[in-house]
Amino acid sequence: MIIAQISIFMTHLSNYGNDRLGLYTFKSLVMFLQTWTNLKMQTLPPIQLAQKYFSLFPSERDPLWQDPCEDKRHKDIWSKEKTCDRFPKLLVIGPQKTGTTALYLFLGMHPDLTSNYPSKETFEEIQFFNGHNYHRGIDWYMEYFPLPSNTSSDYYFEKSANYFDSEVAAQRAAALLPKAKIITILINPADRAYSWYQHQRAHDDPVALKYSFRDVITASHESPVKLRVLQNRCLVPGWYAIHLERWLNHYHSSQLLVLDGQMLKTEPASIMDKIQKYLSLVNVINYHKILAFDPKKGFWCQLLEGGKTKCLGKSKGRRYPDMDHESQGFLREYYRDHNIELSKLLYRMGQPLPSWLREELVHTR
Ligand SMILES: Nc1ncnc2c1ncn2[C@@H]1O[C@H](COP(=O)(O)OS(=O)(=O)O)[C@@H](OP(=O)(O)O)[C@H]1O
Repeated sequence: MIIAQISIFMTHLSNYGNDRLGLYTFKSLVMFLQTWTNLKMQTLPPIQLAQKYFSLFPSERDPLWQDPCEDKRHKDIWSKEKTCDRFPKLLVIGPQKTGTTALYLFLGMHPDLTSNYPSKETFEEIQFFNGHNYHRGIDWYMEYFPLPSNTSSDYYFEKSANYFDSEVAAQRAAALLPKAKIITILINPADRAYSWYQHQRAHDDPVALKYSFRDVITASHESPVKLRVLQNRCLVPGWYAIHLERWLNHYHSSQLLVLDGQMLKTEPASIMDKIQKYLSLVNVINYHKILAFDPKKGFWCQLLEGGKTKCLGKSKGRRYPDMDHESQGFLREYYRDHNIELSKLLYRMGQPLPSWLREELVHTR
């Protein structure tokens, strides 16, 4: 009787580097099987073996990087230079267009916090957990953070604005960084969608240039596929409760801080106070003294010596016409249930409702 057609034995040879007993045991096991069973043992060169393996077990193609410091045995076989202190303890997950770059800048001004090095492709964002970079492994990720030293602060953080609505980021982040704190910023999802559409136009997205905002948000099943794809990318990140639930499936609610993006625009210093408290930072910085409102930019900026300000670039805080009334009405209706769900969720989490959400809820009555 054939019980299993194929069994694959794999050894992590590198783990047995100085362990002759490991090799001896494995060799003896093979000899035992060859002598006492009629199993046909075969092998292939590593790449072909991997291809065979993944064709048999396609679900295992995707790795899930675990926290290497969770298990002492893993930690012990890690090289001395590698330490889990080189991973971030704080993730700013987005969503896009909610003020994540401003928050990233403000956090970086704090002496206890250290951001990642910039990426050549994606600038200040590493975008590790959401896409193809994940397959580059944890050493690749770690290289984005300085080697911790006793003199520097070791509270590393990164922000990648599309972690928020990614199907996979929450699970992956929780596997590697189970103790991390997570910050999300929420603005009215209608404004977020409009800002995102303007962002796409500014980046010469041909579909966004071809169709008006109203065309995008009201596209139907009969609309061209590329328009519907753009519509999804524009509207789906605004289903806040659904995305937040995904993060809550992997992190305890005390690990998640939801910030009011409207307040980040108007009173960033009080938002920064809230964050400093939440992270229990040793040094408490008065952001009222290091941020200043720049009337020309229309936003809060970093205050430099001599009273000058350093603001974010042109692509943050763009100027564009207000959203038309029909689109406003359409989106209010579109996001109504999502916003109601969000208010219930925030209540459950014990977090205050952002001002824009309270206003939206008044309209649902
Ligand atoms: N201090 C300050 N300076 C400039 N911009 C600010 C600031 N605070 C919040 N905002 C709002 O941030 C919006 C851009 O959001 P993000 O940085 O998250 O965008 S991105 O996803 O990284 O592209 C950007 O959206 P737009 O106004 O549509 O350009 C701003 O409204």
